[in-house]
Amino acid sequence: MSKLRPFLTLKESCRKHLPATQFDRFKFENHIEISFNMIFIRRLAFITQCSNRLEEPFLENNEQQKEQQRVDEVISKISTKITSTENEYNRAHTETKKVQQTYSDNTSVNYFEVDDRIETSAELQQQRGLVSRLTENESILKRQLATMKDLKRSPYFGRIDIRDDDQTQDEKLYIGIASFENEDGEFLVYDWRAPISSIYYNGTLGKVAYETPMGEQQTTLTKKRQFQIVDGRIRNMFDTNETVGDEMLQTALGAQNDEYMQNIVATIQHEQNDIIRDTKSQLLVVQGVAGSGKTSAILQRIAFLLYHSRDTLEADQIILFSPNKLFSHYISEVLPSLGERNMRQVTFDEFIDNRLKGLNVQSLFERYETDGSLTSQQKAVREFKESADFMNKVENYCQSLTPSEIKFSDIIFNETVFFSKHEIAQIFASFPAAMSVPDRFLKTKNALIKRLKRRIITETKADWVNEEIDQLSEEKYHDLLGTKRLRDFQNEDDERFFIAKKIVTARLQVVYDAIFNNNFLDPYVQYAAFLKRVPLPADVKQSEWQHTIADFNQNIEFHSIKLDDCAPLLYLRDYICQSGQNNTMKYLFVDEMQDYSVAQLKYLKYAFPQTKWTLLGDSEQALFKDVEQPQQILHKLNDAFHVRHSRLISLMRSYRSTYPITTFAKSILPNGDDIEAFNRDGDIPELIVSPDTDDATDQVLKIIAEQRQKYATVAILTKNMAEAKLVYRLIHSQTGAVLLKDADRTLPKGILVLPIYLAKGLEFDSVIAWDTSETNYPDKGLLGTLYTIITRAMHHLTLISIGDVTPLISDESLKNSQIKIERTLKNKNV
Ligand SMILES: Nc1ncnc2c1ncn2[C@@H]1O[C@H](COP(=O)(O)OP(=O)(O)OP(=O)(O)O)[C@@H](O)[C@H]1O
Repeated sequence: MSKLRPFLTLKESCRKHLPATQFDRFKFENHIEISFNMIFIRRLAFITQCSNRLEEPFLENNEQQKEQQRVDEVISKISTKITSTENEYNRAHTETKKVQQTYSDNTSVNYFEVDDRIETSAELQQQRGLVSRLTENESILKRQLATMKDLKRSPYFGRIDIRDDDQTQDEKLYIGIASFENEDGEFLVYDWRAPISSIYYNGTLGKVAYETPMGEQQTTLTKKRQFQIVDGRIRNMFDTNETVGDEMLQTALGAQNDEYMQNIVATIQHEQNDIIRDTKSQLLVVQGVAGSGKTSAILQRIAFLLYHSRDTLEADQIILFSPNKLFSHYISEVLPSLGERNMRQVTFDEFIDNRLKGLNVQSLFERYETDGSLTSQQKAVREFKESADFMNKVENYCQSLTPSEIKFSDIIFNETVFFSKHEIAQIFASFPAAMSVPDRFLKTKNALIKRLKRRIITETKADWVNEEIDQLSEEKYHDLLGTKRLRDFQNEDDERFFIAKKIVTARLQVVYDAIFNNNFLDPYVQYAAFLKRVPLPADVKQSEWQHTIADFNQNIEFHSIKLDDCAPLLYLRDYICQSGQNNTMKYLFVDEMQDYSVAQLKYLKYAFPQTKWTLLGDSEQALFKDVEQPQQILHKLNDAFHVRHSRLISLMRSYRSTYPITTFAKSILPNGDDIEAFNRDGDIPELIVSPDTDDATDQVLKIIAEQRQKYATVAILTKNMAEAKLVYRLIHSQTGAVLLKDADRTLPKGILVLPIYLAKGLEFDSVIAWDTSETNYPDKGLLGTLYTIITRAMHHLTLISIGDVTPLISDESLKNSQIKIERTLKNKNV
């Protein structure tokens, strides 16, 4: 029996809190009447009668039948809604096409008369607006249709029965990837992000609390049931007291690797839920072991934030720094599968390239390729340049600059000096010394623009301008008049002056751009001057530092720059010029934070001053550097960022790999015991020790042949690109393997060869780690690299060692049968 209440009480409404959808807002803002009855609009409650706990098996079957009946009913309602939405979509599509057609007919007309043109352009603008509104309408409908179709296949994955203190009966709520109401406004499915749904992820049976916009609410959780519904049929269902039972996880994790990452809303774990629903922290640091669901958690977090702040947050106000382009592709389907648009995504390299146009910026990957051969002095220099202290020194330097120390550049026009650096320095010096350097710089910029405007006025009288006006075609003349009408001018001189100003302004646009873009400061010379002056830490020798400066100058001459100079140089430039800040971004996410220096993060903090931060990473997966403890990282970041609310969440349970693979991966880490392996069965990893490359190649070919019988993807992971190229050459003709490179954006299935830095954040059914020998992995500087390779494997792992195996794999793990040794030729460790 179910009872329908016409309106939600205040308490219920805040518990269910379903904010207006984009579509509701869209309709409201655009006053468009759309006939069909959208889901999510009304605020009606769905109350069903209590359910009993079932203990007898036959009753369970009976219960499953009842649940299946409900699933059938819900699906039938979803089908009806899909049909009406499809009709609506088709109507919207036809209308958009009609308006687009009229729009393009209009734009093809060529008007010469000024008045006609003005009207046409106003009309066109109106039509353009209409087209964009209709297109938006259409795309929202399309997204909703896609979500409804997903719901039709699997309408929900959870059910909670709750009873508030003032109630005598339980209320059953079903939870799915999106809300769904019937035509009477009953909620048949609750969105997994609704406040009440948090109970499903967090609560154990009994008294539970949940956050709502009106503060914490309490209720009693009397039942938690999980469903696996595939194509409308309940495949599995069971009651549980856990967060989400292991059986569901087993099924989810046992599946084969897909080209795209999947959403995990049906099986989110308690600690992942904390990350997803945190709305208070200014700085949220997630330190999670490999495969613990960091990336998954942040993608669901983004979906949650978009829902939670639907009225104030758009997907393009969220930016995610991702480790490589393949990763961007890999995660690109998660948000759309939850009915949300993707956030902006960028790799750090792309971000820097964009800000240092014209320079060839060393990529992180190029740096990995040379990292193996750094001397201890070079490492000390790098550490210094990448520290928060170095960035603070940049700031202090900028603040202390006197007019004569600022490296101004001439502004050149037509190969002659338009504003000399001497003139610019004089302007700068004319402002009071008590002002900050950035303020004086800004004033200088404004003064230059004023001078330019004066020069434009003077130049209007020049002969070349008069000649140009005389030669103007009628059409060009009208173009220059723009929206002005002839009657707007008092006389002919007035009109001529207007046109002349337009001509001169266009000619001198390059000068304006140079001023606007702060090109009258030479940031490279300024940075080199800073390098000369900066006090050095004790472990950096003067001689090495001089060498670094010379190296920087020489690189600049060849239009290139090393990665560790980018953040401080950009900071110096942008700090002096008060530029480079994006105030529209509200959330910033950094995946694989261990690959970023504090200096780089500090620059990002400067570049996105209004954002809340979520940083996630695994200090154990640091490539080519020593591991740092999570607390150490948080401490460093807190010092560098000065934020009020910071939080560290550690994820210690690893989900990606089978139990034997995670157990082996743990064994190579000093603190590996802290990692908890998810209990999923699988093969013991294999170690094959080969005497030489030929034999290793044969072994790889053999494993590929075996593994391809079972899995769609086998990845051979190497330490660097040189090795990847070698392996590719060795096996390509027999296997058709694909070599992946920096620029690749899609991840094919089949046999893949790639260096580990391109595989960051990714996972593969079966992994072959190439040459894990003592020669190739001699010491702990490469521990993170090896660990990252091993933990990319979901179901099967093979290590090939050419000669003695690396000391990073301890004798103990070899003896404890955590790894199966195939051949032991020449291996003294075994
Ligand atoms: N709660 C969950 N339910 C189902 N699958 C999960 C869950 N958490 C993680 N996974 C799965 O575990 C695998 C690893 O997750 P993810 O890539 O998010 O981990 P990560 O911590 O970012 O890994 P890494 O740092 O090693 O790249 C993925 O296949 C993901 O779908």
